[in-house]
Amino acid sequence: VDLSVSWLGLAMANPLYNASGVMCRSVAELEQVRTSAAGAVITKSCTPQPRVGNPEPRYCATPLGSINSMGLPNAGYHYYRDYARSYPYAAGKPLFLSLSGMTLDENLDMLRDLAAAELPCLPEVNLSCPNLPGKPQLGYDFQACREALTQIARVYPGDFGVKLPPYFDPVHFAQMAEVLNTFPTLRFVTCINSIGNGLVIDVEHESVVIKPKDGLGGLGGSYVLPTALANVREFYRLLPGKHVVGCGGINSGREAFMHILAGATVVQIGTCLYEEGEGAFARILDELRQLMAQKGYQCLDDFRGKLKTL
Ligand SMILES: O=C(O)c1[nH]c(=O)[nH]c(=O)c1I
Repeated sequence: VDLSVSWLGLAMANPLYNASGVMCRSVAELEQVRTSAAGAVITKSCTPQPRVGNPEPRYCATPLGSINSMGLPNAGYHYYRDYARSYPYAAGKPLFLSLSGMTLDENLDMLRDLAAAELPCLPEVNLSCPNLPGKPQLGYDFQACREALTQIARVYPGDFGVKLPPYFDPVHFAQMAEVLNTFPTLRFVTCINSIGNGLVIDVEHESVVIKPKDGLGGLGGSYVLPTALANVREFYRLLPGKHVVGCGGINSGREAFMHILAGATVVQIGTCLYEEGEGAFARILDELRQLMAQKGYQCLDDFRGKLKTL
């Protein structure tokens, strides 16, 4: 069974890597992913300056997934750019740099610098952080996205991608796709970011479980799988020639298979990686291989995007 993926001029041994935000804030964590069975690496979304993020507790796992309101804690853009400068690209695992400026100008400043650095890493521009008090998710404002992407494509000549929030309405899928299809160098969309502003309650303590925003946070894990799959499949249909990166609810080879069947080129692991550690990559890859062998598939292209309808 062949799990290799070639896309955007990249060759990956397998379709699995971390979701931005998990096991990727420090060089030590990034190296844990890079030296694991993962096929690629992505950094924590960054801002020009380092950020401490929201007060703790700001993450909590539950039997069905996770809730987080980290608040964009990161070591600052230059820390990740320097990692990208020394990154061993020849070893064959691509590096993606996640950028999440607090303003469009912050994103443009980071992208201008990244363009000038002429590094092989690819930017994933985060349009969907749900945990910055007082800041709406850009991905839900279609006109603002159009304006931002127009300037981003102007300052960054290379291929780039965006991290999208989940959408829940066919009209919104269509409206966002119309914006995204305007930009030929926008080559991939990562669906989905966490489902924003959920509330997890601890019955014993009659309390919320995270401190920021009186307990509101982004949901991940099994909670979000059907929504993630819907976003992958809809954007796979609506963005001809672009790639969809699947993210949300992947705990085993079965969910990885679902995301790829729905159209994902590659897939990211968030909550499961946070909870299990980097061993999750090898386990999930083995499960995916076994599932493919049982079904008689030799490679990912044998089933990618071939979800049947009734
Ligand atoms: O709170 C965070 O740091 C965070 N948390 C998320 O669930 N998604 C994001 O894009 C971000 I930037």
